[in-house]
Amino acid sequence: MKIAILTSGGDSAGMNAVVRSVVRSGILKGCEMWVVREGYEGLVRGNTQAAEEQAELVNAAAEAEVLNDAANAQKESKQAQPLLPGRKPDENLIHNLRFGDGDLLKDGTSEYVGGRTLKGRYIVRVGWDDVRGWYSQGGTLIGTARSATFRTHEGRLAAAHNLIKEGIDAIVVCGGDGSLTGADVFRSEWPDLIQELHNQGIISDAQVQKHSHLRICGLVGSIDNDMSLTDLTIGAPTALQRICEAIDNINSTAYSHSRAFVVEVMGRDCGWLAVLAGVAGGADFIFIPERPPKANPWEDELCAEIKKHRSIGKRKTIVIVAEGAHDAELNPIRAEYIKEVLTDRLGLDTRVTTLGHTQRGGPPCAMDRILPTLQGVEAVEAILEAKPGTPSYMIGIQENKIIRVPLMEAVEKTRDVARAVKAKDFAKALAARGSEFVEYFEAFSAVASLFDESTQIAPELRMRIGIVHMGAPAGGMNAATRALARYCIRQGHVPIAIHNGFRGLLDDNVDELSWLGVDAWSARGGSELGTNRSLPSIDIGTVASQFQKYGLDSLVIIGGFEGFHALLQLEEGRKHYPAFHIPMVHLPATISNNVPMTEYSLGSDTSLNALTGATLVYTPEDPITLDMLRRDVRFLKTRYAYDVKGRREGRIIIRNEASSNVYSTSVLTKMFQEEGGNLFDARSASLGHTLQGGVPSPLDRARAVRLSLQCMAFIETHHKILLDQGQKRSADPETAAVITIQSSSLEWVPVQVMHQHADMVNRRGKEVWWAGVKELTENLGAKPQFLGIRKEEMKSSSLGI
Ligand SMILES: Nc1ncnc2c1ncn2[C@@H]1O[C@H](COP(=O)(O)OP(=O)(O)OP(=O)(O)O)[C@@H](O)[C@H]1O
Ligand SMILES: O=P(O)(O)OC[C@H]1O[C@](O)(CO)[C@@H](O)[C@@H]1O
Ligand SMILES: [Mg+2]
Repeated sequence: MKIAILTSGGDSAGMNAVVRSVVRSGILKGCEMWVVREGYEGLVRGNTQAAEEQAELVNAAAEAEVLNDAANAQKESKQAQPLLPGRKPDENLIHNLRFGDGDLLKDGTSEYVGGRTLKGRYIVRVGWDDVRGWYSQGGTLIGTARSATFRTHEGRLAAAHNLIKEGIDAIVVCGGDGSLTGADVFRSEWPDLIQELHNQGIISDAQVQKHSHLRICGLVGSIDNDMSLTDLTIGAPTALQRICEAIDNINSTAYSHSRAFVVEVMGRDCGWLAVLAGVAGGADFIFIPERPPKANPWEDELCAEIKKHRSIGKRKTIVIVAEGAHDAELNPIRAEYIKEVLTDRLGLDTRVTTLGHTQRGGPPCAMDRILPTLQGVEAVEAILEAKPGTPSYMIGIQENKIIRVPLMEAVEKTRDVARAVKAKDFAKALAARGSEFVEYFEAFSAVASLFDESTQIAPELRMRIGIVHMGAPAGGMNAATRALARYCIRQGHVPIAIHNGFRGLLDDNVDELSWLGVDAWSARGGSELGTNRSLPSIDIGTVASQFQKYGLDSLVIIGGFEGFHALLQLEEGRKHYPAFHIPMVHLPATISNNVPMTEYSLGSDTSLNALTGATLVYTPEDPITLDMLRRDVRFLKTRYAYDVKGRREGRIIIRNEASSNVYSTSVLTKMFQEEGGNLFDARSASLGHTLQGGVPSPLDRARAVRLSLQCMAFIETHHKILLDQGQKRSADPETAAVITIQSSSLEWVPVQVMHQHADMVNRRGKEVWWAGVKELTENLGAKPQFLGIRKEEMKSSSLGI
């Protein structure tokens, strides 16, 4: 099958990772892969020369060159042994290794007039190495456009003709809501388009027959995160990262001068970036298109909130406005006007910062490399499985699960938002964005707006809530604590900080958190409360009496495996100590992401930003063996031998610190140096504790807030149930639980249940959910294919892959 991929609409970080993943997984499935330059515009323009013939010629030359280079490299290698003992690399892969145009796209020389060029060719065949290293590049190397012509019937007719001319059977479209709407229109019109081309005598009977059904799949690439039925669009996390970096910077200058800043962020019709930036960056007020302020005039609501913040001593004010924000009458709300309001009515020294296109450019963050990689694989599978009767799919993500949803349904649901906004039905518009969006929007209010009598719950329901950090620091711990403290104060609870873990509790290192005191915590790395690995078992009796002394009605533990272990000990301690008969929760936070049963812990996103993209990965779950190393050396030699002669290619090998006691990083480095001979050299770098510190990523900060509020809801519910039991209360095991993300949902797991799934010796879960991701990484690095390992052998444990 011939599959083409295009990127369309505004560019977004991660689009190149999509192209790489789709191209490579297509090749692995035996497909011929093509890219369309300049989005739909390229489809409309097509090729002015017979690309198929040209591609075949180029391919034959490239293949000969590849084999020649490999043979030369083998000769030059100081190793006497043959490069490919026993097995040969996959023939399909060698055939599809490179067509040479990848460099033109990567170097920006596609339209070069003095040499090899892609001028006049918009639909281009590509191979494995043509997309090498693309996942870390910003923007889209194959180009994108907003094509007015494709909106016309004539444009789409030309696009259909060009696809048929090149013999393309399927297209993958990566773009935003507009692009996928276009894809849906194209899909629905396809039978009429080919009929029309046939009636005009432009295509033959055979072509009508062969192309009667267009296979199409959508991937959502847009910084706006405005597509329904997916939690995230590719590029939105990176844009959020840019915004939060800017807000973190603005915060310090605003604080210094006691100023107000109005920050305008992108989002033509969608407030996701503004909401998440508000949650993760710690803003005071936000304006979004889906839900304008309720007050009329809205200026009163803004001023009342900011005035409250200033009245308790807040020195800085951050207001975030989405570019598409408007009031309840749909009149635009502009940053400059907000500045005037803050200046004139509150006397604040106010500045405006418009972030503009800095939000859209630059290299993708870890999530925008991982998500497109996984989704690209899924898109190719969806294309290969498509039948005339099945719907065209859009690939999305729900929590941690890559999902397929009917493209038509996603487009329709997205239109619902626009329709609801137009009808000024803002409750409906907000709801139509999906439950996660609503949750974040509500989380913003819960954490940003200052308490007053009206927000507080009945006195008898109010609690003293202990918050403790456990284990190593992880990004998001402080953001979680800030959210917990602020929510508590808003409800009338008292947030009690336990400093330096359970040891600190024994030492009376305990105090109350204040609303303003935690203001700057979101962006701080490490642990503001202080943390260590001491478990309650150091002195469980005294821990219980300290619970009583400080009148704790509930406890939130934020930490990694130790956090879970501590909660387990406290739950077991309930047999002896009434003080532990309170709701107790664990919010996983660890860069190792080793808490059983959850696919996500706070901090893992932050640390992945320091660490993505590898050719080989060694983990403790699949410990290093000599056979494994022999195979990997063979793979690297073969892979380097097939590189373009004289070109330098770096490859990254990641080794987990616990993947072997014997084959250390230094042993591995020396071994690769020795074995690399003339083909490659090796060096090592140990990231160590840099992964634990640093500024927490916006996704970790935002999730910290969301999960903290879920913890509070859990605690409030169970506290009420326990209160109703009166004096002789006895907490069920379910009231000591861990909040987890499992596939597509948030799940509370009682700590005793989690214990059954835990490997207490190796400090991890018995099952690892990401085993498939490791295999996929190695596949997209072509390890098995270069080793000549067949698909059915890959699962075999004897091969250890
Ligand atoms: N209704 C439609 N019919 C045909 N083509 C469309 C339609 N809507 C959009 N397109 C095509 O998709 C292109 C991109 O759409 P748009 O400019 O809305 O960006 P987008 O895909 O939503 O991305 P982003 O909003 O992230 O920039 C348009 O220029 C047009 O070529
Ligand atoms: O770069 P352009 O074409 O001016 O488009 C800007 C628009 O694109 C987006 O970045 C993505 O849709 C919007 O947020 C913004 O309104
Ligand atoms: Mg859009």
